[in-house]
Amino acid sequence: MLSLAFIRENRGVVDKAIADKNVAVDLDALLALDAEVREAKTKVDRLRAERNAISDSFKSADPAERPALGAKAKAIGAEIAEIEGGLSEKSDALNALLLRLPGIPWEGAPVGPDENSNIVVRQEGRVPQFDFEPRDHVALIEMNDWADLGRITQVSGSRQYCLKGRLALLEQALMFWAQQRLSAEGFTMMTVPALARPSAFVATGHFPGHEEEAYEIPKDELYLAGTGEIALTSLHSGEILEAQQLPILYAGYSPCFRREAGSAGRDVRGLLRVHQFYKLEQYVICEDDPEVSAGWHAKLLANAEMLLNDLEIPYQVIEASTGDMGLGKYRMNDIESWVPSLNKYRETHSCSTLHDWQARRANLRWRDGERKVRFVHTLNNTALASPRILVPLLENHQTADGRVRLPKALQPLMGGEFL
Ligand SMILES: Nc1ncnc2c1ncn2[C@@H]1O[C@H](COS(=O)(=O)NC(=O)[C@@H](N)CO)[C@@H](O)[C@H]1O
Repeated sequence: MLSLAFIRENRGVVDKAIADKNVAVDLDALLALDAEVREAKTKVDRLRAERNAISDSFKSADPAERPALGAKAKAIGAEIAEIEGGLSEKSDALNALLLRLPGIPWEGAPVGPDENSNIVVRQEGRVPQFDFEPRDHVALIEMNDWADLGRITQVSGSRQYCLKGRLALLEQALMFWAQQRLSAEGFTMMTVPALARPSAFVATGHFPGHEEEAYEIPKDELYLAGTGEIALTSLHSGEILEAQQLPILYAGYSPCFRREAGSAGRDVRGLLRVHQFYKLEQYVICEDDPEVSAGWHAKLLANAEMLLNDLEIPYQVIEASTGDMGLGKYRMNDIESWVPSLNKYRETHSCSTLHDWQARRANLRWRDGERKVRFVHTLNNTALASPRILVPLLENHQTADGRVRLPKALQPLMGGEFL
């Protein structure tokens, strides 16, 4: 969310962001509503002052004039009530439009309507050259009985799975290993709920707009979150954080639920795109200094690269375009991991800085050194999301006979060289 003051003073910048992020928001209507609301508030203030002046003069007035004064005060009260009646409706309409406004993207973001304008920043690790026909992760799983990808669908529907045996253990070991690594980087480990109120989805920017992607629990007015970011963004809503509390660094572990409503037919085979998965989320709340949050953006990205390097998974870093980064983002870098069976890189991590766009929606504030209360900056990045990360992990480290050689970092955890 942008402040009205910023919008009024930077109309051109906001127009450009609307165009570059490929969103449809009627800024003229928003500003017209803003003017109406401000005019109505000014009028109510003036009327209130007038009525106060009358009630002040009432005591010293000539008794004969009091009825007229009383009637005038009453009439003013009625006029105030009428204006305020319309005012709440106009304010709601104005707020609904404000929630649709994009955050201003950083000047280095490639301008374009979608992921086709994304840029590959750099590639890391060596893509494996197999001297045999590599298997895809489903074949490896079936050979080793590492999951149920079939029977479970009669229980839970499509895009569901049960990990089994050593692969189920590997997922737990992976998450624990990543949690320990992030703790060593100063992040506080948190388990966070997936159940959340609609207001938490508004705070992150998932609502309005992406309601279709979330499972709804109507009896309880709750939704299931698709990322731990949702609970973590609203955890401190309404608080005024002290400077010494910042930066807040969370490693949030949660189950994630996504309807994948718009993904029919995509990635239907295996573990790349499922309805329920587990993610360790890196989350940062820091002071609203662009240089400070840019530093945390780089750190969040480096943490994810550190994990991928230790998992010996080749990857590339992507600079997201204005159209692909999403409504509230200032900057987004995705990391795509190499998937041999697809002969391409596929997204496994997404690192975002949102400046104060979420903070304004979540009412997340802090008190600076001069005791001034300001909105914070928020950032998030995937640390690990499973089972998607298992796809490049299994496929890149497979052997000709269908085994999987574990990266050195995981061998102690899994008690051997092979899965
Ligand atoms: N349907 C899905 N199935 C499996 N993994 C998924 C699915 N949707 C997302 N993921 C994983 O979760 C990661 C983060 O998802 S994201 O929407 O891109 N970004 C976020 O959720 C941010 N909060 C950063 O984690 C993705 O990069 C991917 O690895």
